[in-house]
Amino acid sequence: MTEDRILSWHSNPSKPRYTPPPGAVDAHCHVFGPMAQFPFSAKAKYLPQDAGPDKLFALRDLLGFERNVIVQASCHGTDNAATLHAIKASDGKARGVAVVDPAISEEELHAMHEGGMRGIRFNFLKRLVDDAPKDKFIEVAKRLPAGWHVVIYFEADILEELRPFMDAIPVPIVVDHMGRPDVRQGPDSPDMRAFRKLLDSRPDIWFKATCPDRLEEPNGPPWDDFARAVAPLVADYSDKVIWGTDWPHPNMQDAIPDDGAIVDMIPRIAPTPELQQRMLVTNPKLLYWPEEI
Ligand SMILES: O=C(O)c1cc(C(=O)O)oc(=O)c1
Repeated sequence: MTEDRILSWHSNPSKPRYTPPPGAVDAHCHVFGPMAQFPFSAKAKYLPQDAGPDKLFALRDLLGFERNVIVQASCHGTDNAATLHAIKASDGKARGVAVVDPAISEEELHAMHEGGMRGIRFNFLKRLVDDAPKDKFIEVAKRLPAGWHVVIYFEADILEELRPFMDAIPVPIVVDHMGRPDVRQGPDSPDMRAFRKLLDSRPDIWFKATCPDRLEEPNGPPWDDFARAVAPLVADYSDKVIWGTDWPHPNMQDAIPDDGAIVDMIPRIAPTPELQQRMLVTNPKLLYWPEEI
């Protein structure tokens, strides 16, 4: 019954004014289902309508991107079949980030590598997952295939508490949505200062300059607070930033963003061609297609 299932994405996104450079990667997006083929987890905190690879790739083309990094969405739990299916359907134009049971075997991890996964995601948002066992996360982070990294999703108020955990992760870390700073407090807020301290603490922490819609919810464009808070971070950490649409915008059903407007944020946070090239091409390649560097 699709009427009970959430619709969180724009049915007719605009074509952006900004044109991404050749090779641009949308490095944070998801797929939902299709449910008939890939049922949602019994523990899912939201039940979305189908947003499969056909829709994702049509959007990629409309927005002017060449590749996707598909991050396993929480509604699919630790069954990565929908994400692997989408990667396979992309013809080499997508790679992914999995969510795994920490007891996963080496063979399963290896099969995921073959299927295009290059990292695993640890989600600390209580509204999305029931538990986040730090000890087990560290244990599996030590057993990842060569070249993999860990993606972490947390909110700014637990950053300090997570610092020892992050210090113990033996592979590169990618932080989803900058750890959700309060962008309304500007570029020099306590949240932003704490996040910069984290980035300064080791040379292998990356971040996604993503989600103006989420971080300013329920505002629509022009998302001026986001642009003002995030542009200095991108400028100062240009070798550590990647970018993505966050399509199909899980849980954004009350403030559905126009993906064209999301792409038009890019030149506001990365105003020069050099910054855009790093954020959209060079940096995501280093993480997801390093063999091409
Ligand atoms: O803030 C969110 O609701 C959210 C959810 C998910 C997910 O359900 O995986 O992923 C995201 O990147 C963001």
